[in-house]
Amino acid sequence: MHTLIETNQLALRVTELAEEVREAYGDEPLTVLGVMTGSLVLMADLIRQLDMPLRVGVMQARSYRGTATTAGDLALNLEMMPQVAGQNVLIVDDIFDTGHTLENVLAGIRQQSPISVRSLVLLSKSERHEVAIRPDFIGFHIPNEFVVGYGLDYQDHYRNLPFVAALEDHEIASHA
Ligand SMILES: O=P(O)(O)OC[C@H]1O[C@H](OP(=O)(O)OP(=O)(O)O)[C@H](O)[C@@H]1O
Ligand code: HPA
Repeated sequence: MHTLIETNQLALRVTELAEEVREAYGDEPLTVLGVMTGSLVLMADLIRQLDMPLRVGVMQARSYRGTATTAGDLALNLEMMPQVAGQNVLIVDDIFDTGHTLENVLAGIRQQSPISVRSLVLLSKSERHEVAIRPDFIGFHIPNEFVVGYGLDYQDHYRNLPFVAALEDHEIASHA
């Protein structure tokens, strides 16, 4: 594995993202919804830097069950989520890769009649996008490598790394 984004770069960029969110919403109340599980670390760092009236919730979206880079069926679970009708909603996820997860999440949230929905991701892999939508806030644009750390996993490992690293091909193959 090789480090792609150091811990201090992550901290600096998350602070900038929080500033961008504050500029977008001002003092308006906001509901931040983290897409579990990958957004866990980003959510913890981001929400502590937001000072508008804030509600925090989570939902689950899972794909990639079989292999590292092939999207499987996407399962959306909105049961843990607070009511978002009449709220400004910010969806937070760790990575926008093909974009199918965020596209599905946005569609699911829009059905709940929020006032507005925006999205924020830490990472975006532009070479892999397969959808027309783009997140409103993006932390880093990264190359087409499989990344782990700061919430991102490979088969549920590595989420605890405090930096973002790319796995080597042989590391992916050895786990498969
Ligand atoms: O843009 P896409 O190609 O759809 O990929 C991005 C999604 O894939 C990962 O979730 P995963 O399904 O691995 O679940 P996890 O958050 O529990 O790791 C990641 O956390 C994003 O939600
Ligand atoms: O590069 C990635 N790493 C971890 N999870 C992911 N889900 C989509 N892309 C990735």
